[in-house]
Amino acid sequence: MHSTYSYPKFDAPRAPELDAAPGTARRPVVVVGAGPVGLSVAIDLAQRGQPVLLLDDDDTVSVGSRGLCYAKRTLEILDRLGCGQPVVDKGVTWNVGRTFLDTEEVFSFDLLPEAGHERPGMVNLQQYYLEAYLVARARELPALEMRFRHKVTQVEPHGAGATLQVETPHGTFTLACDWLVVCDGARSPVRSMLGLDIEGRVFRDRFLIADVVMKADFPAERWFWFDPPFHRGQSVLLHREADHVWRIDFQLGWEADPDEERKPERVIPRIRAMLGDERPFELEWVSVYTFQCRRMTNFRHGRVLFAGDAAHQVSPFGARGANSGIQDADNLGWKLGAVLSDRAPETLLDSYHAERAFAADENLLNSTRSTDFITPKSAMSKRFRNAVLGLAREHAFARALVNSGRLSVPATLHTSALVTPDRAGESFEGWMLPGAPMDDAPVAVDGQPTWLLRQVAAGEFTLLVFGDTPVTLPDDLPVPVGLRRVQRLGSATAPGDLLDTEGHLSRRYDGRPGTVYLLRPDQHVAARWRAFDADALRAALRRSLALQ
Ligand SMILES: O=C(O)CCc1cccc(O)c1
Repeated sequence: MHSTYSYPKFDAPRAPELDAAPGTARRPVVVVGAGPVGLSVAIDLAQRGQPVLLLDDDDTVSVGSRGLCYAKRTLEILDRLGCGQPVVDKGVTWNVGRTFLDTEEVFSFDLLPEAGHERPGMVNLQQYYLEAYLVARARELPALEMRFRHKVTQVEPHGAGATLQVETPHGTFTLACDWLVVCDGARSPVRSMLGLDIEGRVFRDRFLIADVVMKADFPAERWFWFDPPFHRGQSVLLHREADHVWRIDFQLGWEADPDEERKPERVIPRIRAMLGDERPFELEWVSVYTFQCRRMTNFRHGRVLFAGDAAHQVSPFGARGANSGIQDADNLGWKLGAVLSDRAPETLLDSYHAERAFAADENLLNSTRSTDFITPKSAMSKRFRNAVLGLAREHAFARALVNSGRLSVPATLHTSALVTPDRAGESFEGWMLPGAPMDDAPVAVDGQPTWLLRQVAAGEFTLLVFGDTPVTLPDDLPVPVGLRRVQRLGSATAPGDLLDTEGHLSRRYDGRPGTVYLLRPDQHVAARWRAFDADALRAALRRSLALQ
């Protein structure tokens, strides 16, 4: 098969633990799995100065393009981790999706219908590129040590962490750690070693992924067909990737034979039927998959924490897998960092499970709904689905029911125990309620145009103050808090103030003069008030850190 990508080969030199006295090798944090999620957690912790050891059993990046669509929020997290820009530069930016029934468009959406955001609704990029950019970033961080061809073969958890057996090309060693973060994918060998369950539904359908290389002038949009003439009775999804690679997902049905369907002599005619005989293409990667929608009962088991596909899995439709995994990393990084630096109790990590299981349930619900629409489970569901598709040609109400996958959006953590509800009598317009992931907005700082999220990316709590209202941060806060002031266009600014050049920031946050937002290190709103109150700030911070 043709390949547009040269896979790097990472070195696996002899591990120093092989020559250490038995029982002496110990690390504060070990992360297992150098996929996008493991790399993100490790980078986040290392950016906080926390020493991390990242282990992976392979010596290259993801083989085959696999994960594909990176949502706006994920790009913003990658910005904070220092590698959003190469992803956007190399990837294919898109916002619009179209759904067709047969040959007719029945539904379309725009992921980002408003201006004033740095990042687009979505960027498509082969997973190997994302991993390579994350590895390059990881190498810049002195606190992060990566080890390839290091396979964890045994795990023994205990109150003070876990003890691992690690197999390498040069021998096997024992390693203790205070905290173990498990990001070893959907089949999670570590989860199996610990005998932990993951529960949910297996979907009885099969899909063929064909990544093809071709010169095509289709727009950078998501196109989804129900019952197209070139693949009758099934669905097809088309996405553009980098390097003139196109991802085509063909629904095959449960009866399809995966070994047969993978063969080029089966795949090529399907693609020809879709693209026509005149368009030359080459196959880059072919795979047949089934999927499950399921999650672990608890993402925290003492000092062992699960993230990404190891903890929860959804169907590819909606692109909620990799995105939610990177959002897990975003949630876990600052919390584990706070515990490791003795600024928060270990119980803060219970909120990692609570918040990310809440997000996983939202993803599971959306994923299950779209999967049920794409692959109806009963004659009745199929009749409903076909009726909706039929009505969608003519009626707007039915178009809204067409579900080929609702694309990934981050969860608003409004039920979280860490979040301080609005005060009675204080009302706000808009979506920036406590628990919400922050909306971006253009600003200028010291005369330079920049973005709000870039200004609150230092990995600490920030107090955003609108207008000139005087604020003095108390000396006895439990963690450092950055103070940033927002000024409207035409107001005087001091060095470092955020000038709201287009009014988006004040509007999106309903930032009337005197309004104050407490923002978490993962850029979620922790609390907000119409006027600064030092006691309220202290209490909200303590709540965000599980100190009360
Ligand atoms: O557009 C979608 O709903 C998801 C596209 C996607 C994501 C990951 C794998 C894959 O084959 C398709």
